[in-house]
Amino acid sequence: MSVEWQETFNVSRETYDDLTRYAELVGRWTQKINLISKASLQDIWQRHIWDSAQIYDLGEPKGTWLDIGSGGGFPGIVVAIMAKRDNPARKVVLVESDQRKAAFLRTVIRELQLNASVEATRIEALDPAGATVVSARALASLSQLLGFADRHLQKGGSAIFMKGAQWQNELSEAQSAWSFDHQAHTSQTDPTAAVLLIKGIHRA
Ligand SMILES: C[S@@+](CC[C@H](N)C(=O)[O-])C[C@H]1O[C@@H](n2cnc3c(N)ncnc32)[C@H](O)[C@@H]1O
Repeated sequence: MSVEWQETFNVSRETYDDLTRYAELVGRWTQKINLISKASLQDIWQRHIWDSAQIYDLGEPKGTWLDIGSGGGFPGIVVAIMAKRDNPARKVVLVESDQRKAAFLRTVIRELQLNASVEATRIEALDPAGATVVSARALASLSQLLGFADRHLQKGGSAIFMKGAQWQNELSEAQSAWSFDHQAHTSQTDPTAAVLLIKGIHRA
């Protein structure tokens, strides 16, 4: 893969090599299980890796980062790879209910020696995690995600949700059930999409 991505992410050679190795593993396993669509494999750096990397600096640098519905590891594995040298104490917990995807995530963690672990269960079954950051991409409506974040974030923690073109509608709907502070960052990979940074969640 071209070195221009290393410059886009402003990461070390070692981190870039880990991202490259991860992209290779996703490509290999996607032949067997549906980690990402085969059509998006050729765009994996833009559609998945860069899309995930853009949220890395939004989360508090301490404590547990809980990524829900991680699938093939977006954004959670990318966050763990970026933290490996930048912030080795950062722990990432990936929640994925599909056992085959969970097995893939464990393989990546082992091969790249990441400070991360997998909970192969539904998020609804997980005890409160006391996380400082909760993230999710392509999992559920914003209202549902706020319920998960409310349960699993510690006081003062942040939720980072990656939303598509309908994000403003989802925000309006969520505001009828929940009270929270938010910042909407236009996605670096899709001008119609947004990264929502949310704090102070409680029921309206
Ligand atoms: C559409 S995929 C998105 C995967 C990844 N976040 C991404 O953006 O590429 C949703 C993933 O969430 C998992 N999932 C769905 N409901 C879940 C739940 N309640 N708890 C944990 N994982 C769940 C599915 O197995 C699937 O891998």
